[in-house]
Amino acid sequence: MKVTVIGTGYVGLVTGACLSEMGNHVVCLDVDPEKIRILKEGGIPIHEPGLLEIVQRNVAGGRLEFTTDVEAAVAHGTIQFIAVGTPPDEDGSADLQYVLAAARNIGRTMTDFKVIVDKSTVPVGTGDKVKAAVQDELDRRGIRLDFAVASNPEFLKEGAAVADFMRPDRVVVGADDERAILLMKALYAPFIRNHDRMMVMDLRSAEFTKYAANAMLATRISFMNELALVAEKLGADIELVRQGIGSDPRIGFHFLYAGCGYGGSCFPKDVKALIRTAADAGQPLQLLQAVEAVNDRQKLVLVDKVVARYGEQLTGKTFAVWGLAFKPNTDDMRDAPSRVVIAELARRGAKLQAYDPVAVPEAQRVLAGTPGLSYADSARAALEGADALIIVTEWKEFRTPDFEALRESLADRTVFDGRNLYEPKLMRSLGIEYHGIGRP
Ligand SMILES: NC(=O)c1ccc[n+]([C@@H]2O[C@H](COP(=O)([O-])OP(=O)(O)OC[C@H]3O[C@@H](n4cnc5c(N)ncnc54)[C@H](O)[C@@H]3O)[C@@H](O)[C@H]2O)c1
Ligand SMILES: O=c1ccn([C@@H]2O[C@H](COP(=O)(O)OP(=O)(O)O[C@H]3O[C@H](CO)[C@@H](O)[C@H](O)[C@H]3O)[C@@H](O)[C@H]2O)c(=O)[nH]1
Repeated sequence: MKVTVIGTGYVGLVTGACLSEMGNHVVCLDVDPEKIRILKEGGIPIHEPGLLEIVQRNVAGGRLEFTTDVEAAVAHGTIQFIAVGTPPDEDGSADLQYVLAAARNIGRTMTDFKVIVDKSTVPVGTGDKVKAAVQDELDRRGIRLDFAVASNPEFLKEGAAVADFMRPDRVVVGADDERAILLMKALYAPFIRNHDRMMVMDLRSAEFTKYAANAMLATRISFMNELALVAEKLGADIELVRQGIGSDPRIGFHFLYAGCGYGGSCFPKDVKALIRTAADAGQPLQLLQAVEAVNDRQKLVLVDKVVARYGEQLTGKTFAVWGLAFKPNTDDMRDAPSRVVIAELARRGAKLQAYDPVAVPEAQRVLAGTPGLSYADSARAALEGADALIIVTEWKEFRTPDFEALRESLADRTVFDGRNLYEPKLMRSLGIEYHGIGRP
């Protein structure tokens, strides 16, 4: 099939690459000429395991193309995916300017039937706004053309995006147009082994499903983070509690890890947006407001532990920081807990020696000007001359360090672990003072 993907961020690029891998002819459009330049030269502008190979293979096979030319891109696909950003507006609601600009571009230039598919995470009712924007452009041109609008929210996780897209738990399609539903079913057939995984529903329910999924996952994390704080007071171990409750299939093991808060480009903004949508609808979400407040607090939990150990003023102290990205296997720093931890410790006068396997260039961009912050080339180098270690992201290479070398490098032989990577008893037996999250 001929497909156009508008936006070559995480979602657009993964969508375009995976659809071309299944034999579709995909044209990806972006307004950012720098991104398109990188893609045309055979690179990708993000770090995502396995993606570069797929992009290169399909570009070479002529199934995947990149352009900044709106007219050519819109002319190409019968299916037009909108996969642009929906960042938070000042009041927390999703800013729809990019989605509606993309919709208008389609309406302004289309010459035949199109199925316009929202893949961006958008509030309930956006499908109607997209329809109206396209129709408005057609009216301005004084022409009548047939089109359908569908919702197809994306559930991929960064760092595992290719696998998530290629083997989705489910594909949600919201549409009331039979042609759109049939085309989407055909497009996704190669990705789903089991037809139960294709869920067709009305547009509003599909839009709501995406927010409900992220809100539920964020709620589980904040719930565990709050329990972890109580566990510390009671002398219980949140890791054992996690195993104890996760083994109940009604609860399950996923997304129950306590830590230094959730970050990334989705949970924080989508929780905010859903709170806003619900308030505007006259049905405030009290639970989700608490989820957000708990997470904001949790991002400071490592700082609280450092302050409890060293005092409010940290001038003269040096900390190694392992992990900057909001999670492993990505260089994404959007709403990363490391940003809060680093800003707060720097404000208190600490020197920080940070290391991340891939996110250092991105960190240099978003943390530029942070006093006392420097970057190391390796986890080991970050420890040199440090008093203590702070772990913010659970990269695999941090899981089994040379513990003796770690102890000897740190003047105070102290580790603050925001991701509960190590056994507290083991650390103590090695002579390392260890502060985890919710562990005795
Ligand atoms: N990042 C994720 O893991 C993820 C997962 C699921 C859903 N989502 C949702 O998908 C959407 C996109 O997220 P992302 O992380 O890929 O965003 P992003 O910010 O990384 O990328 C968006 C891209 O769209 C481009 N763009 C903006 N306006 C455009 C226009 N009019 N025409 C063409 N290109 C345009 C931008 O230049 C940018 O390259 C968001 O709504 C997000 O919530 C993201
Ligand atoms: O038990 C857990 C699981 C995750 N996290 C944190 O939660 C954040 C988000 O992690 P994850 O969900 O793995 O990454 P994202 O790539 O942001 O993916 C989420 O957001 C996407 C965008 O909407 C959705 O498509 C995905 O389904 C959803 O998992 C990260 O900071 C993690 O460290 C925890 O603290 N504890």
